[in-house]
Parts: sequence; C-alpha cells; structure tokens
Amino acid sequence: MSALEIDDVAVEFATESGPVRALDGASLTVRPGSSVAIVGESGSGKSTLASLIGRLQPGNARIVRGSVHVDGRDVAQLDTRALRELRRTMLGSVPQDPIESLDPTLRIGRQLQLVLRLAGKDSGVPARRALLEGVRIDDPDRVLRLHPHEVSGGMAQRIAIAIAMCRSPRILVADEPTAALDAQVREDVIRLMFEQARATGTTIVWLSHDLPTVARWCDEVAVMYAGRIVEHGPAAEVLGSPVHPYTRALAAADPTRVRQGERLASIGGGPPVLHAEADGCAFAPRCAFADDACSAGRPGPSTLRGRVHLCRRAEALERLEVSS
Ligand SMILES: Nc1ncnc2c1ncn2[C@@H]1O[C@H](COP(=O)(O)OP(=O)(O)OP(=O)(O)O)[C@@H](O)[C@H]1O
Repeated sequence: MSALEIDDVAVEFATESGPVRALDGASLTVRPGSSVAIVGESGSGKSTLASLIGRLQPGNARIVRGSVHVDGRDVAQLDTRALRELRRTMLGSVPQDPIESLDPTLRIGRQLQLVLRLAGKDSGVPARRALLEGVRIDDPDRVLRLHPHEVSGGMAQRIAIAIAMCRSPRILVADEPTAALDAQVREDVIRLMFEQARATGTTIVWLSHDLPTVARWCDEVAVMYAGRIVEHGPAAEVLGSPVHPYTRALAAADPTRVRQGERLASIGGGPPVLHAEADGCAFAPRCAFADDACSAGRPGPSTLRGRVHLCRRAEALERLEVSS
C-alpha cells in the first residue's frame, strides 16, 4: 500500500476576484519509507498539495475533484475524531520557521514535556534530554532552560525535527525547512532529518526550491507546474536528465544561477494563475518545444525512462536530441 496516494486532485480557492485554481488535476503516489521532494516555482501549488495530506487546506479552498489517501485511508471521508487521530499519530511537520511555530512564552523543556505527554510517552527530564540528544544537541540541559527566542535558527530546526519525530510519524511533511540556514547548518539539519526518518521508516514529503540538495538526498522528485505534477521519478535522474521541458528549464537554470539553498529563478515569464481547468499544456506558452497541439489538448500521463511525465512531445524531443 502507498504511504500517500493523491489522485487527480483539483482545488480552487475562492477569492474576491473569482476562483484561483491552485491544483488542476495533480496526481502523486509515494512509497512507504521513501523521500519525495516537491519542486517548482512559487505559486505552482506545492503548499496546497501538501496541505491536503492532513486536510489542512485553508478555509476558502474547495476540492473540486479527486482524492487523497494516507496509508490507505481516504482523508476526505474521515470524521473529526478519525482526522484528529490521523494527524496525531500518522503525520509530523517541520515548518519553514520553527521559532514562530514554538510557543514564545514557554521554555523549550516545558514544550518538550507537553509534546511527549501528548504522544503518550514518558515526559520526565531524562526523556526530554534524550529527545534533544537524539537531534545531536550537545548541551541539552542548557537548551531545555531556554525560551525559543534564545536559540539559533539551526537549533530551532533541530528542536522542530525532534518534536515532529517524537511520535515516529508515518509521513513527515517538511516545508522548505532549511531555507534560512547557512550552508553547513543546513546540511547538518537535512542529514539529521533523513537519518531520523530512515530509523523510523518515516516517509518524507519535502517542499523545496533547492534542487542540488534534493538531488543529493531524496529518492524521488515531483516537479509541479500550474497545479499539476509534470514529471515524477528518481530525483537524481529526473534533475540530471529531465524529460519534461519545464524540468529541463529548471535544471538548466540550476548549476549556474541557483546556488544551494537559493530560491529558483523563474524561467522567462512567469507561471500562470489559473481560474479554471487548463485546456492544454499550461507550460506551452513558455515552452521552446511546443507546437499548436500542445495548447489544444490536456496532456495525460506517459512513462519514459522510468518517470511519469505530462509532455506529449517528450519522445519526439528525445529522438531529436539523439539525431542531432
Ligand atoms: N488561501 C489562498 N487563497 C487564495 N489563493 C491562494 C491561497 N493559497 C494559495 N493561493 C494561490 O494558489 C496558487 C498556488 O499556491 P501555493 O502556495 O500552493 O504554491 P507554492 O508552490 O507552494 O508557492 P511557494 O513556493 O511560494 O510557497 C497560487 O496562485 C496562490 O496565489
């Protein structure tokens, strides 16, 4: 059974200027214990997709069609109690800004006590200390006494990982958790997150703009554009040798213009904001390889070189490359 199965989901946000279609038929399957990064320019729908995993989408979102299954359970069908149980026992999250996510009025030790108690675990001082040692904090007794504003960004991220992993969640959703950290601290935090997840068999869903790090750490990458996953497959292969023209453009921007940890530069123009289902390939207006048919019909999923993609011209492009 898949850890996560997102099937043809369309989501619209109600706004004053009409509906914004953040997801336009997004599909993604994630194997238990694997790690998948979701990448794509700002506004491509990554956060909206991730929010569906715990049915945490904003109040103005409407699921137009499709389904989301976590560990075989249809999230839309869960009653309030079952949903709370799913969030408490199955899901963990590492936020973008961990300091903001901690209670500023409580010492770290007290917050860990509450988290351990909520998880039904021993919440005494040795258990709190062990939680911090587990994320390689060398002086846990000092850190337990600090308030959130007294810890560094890297330290706060380690604490956030400790909190998220304390219940050994089946799925850890990490929303660009290391963007604000410097290179060495970022690498340490990522290593820690992956080591902890490996030890507990936790599936990682990681929203990122950092392609080199994704290629190094993740099993798979799902590339989003205009609310759809346009290419999904093994991370190093997809980013090293892309099939979809959008992934090609992202990856081409990568070594020269995108340094590790930096946000992706957009590629000539910007991604569209959809208000209804896209008629054809949403990338066609920016695509150097598109022909008239690309804008006319919605591309369906195809498989090429071990990945699923949404480009009707992908095979022709490969043939062109071989013959040139
Ligand atoms: N609550 C909301 N109300 C209205 N529109 C929204 C809301 N949340 C997101 N959107 C719109 O939905 C689209 C997808 O946004 P989303 O935040 O999912 O993209 P993203 O890829 O996560 O972007 P980023 O990398 O900047 O976080 C965008 O056009 C965004 O403006």
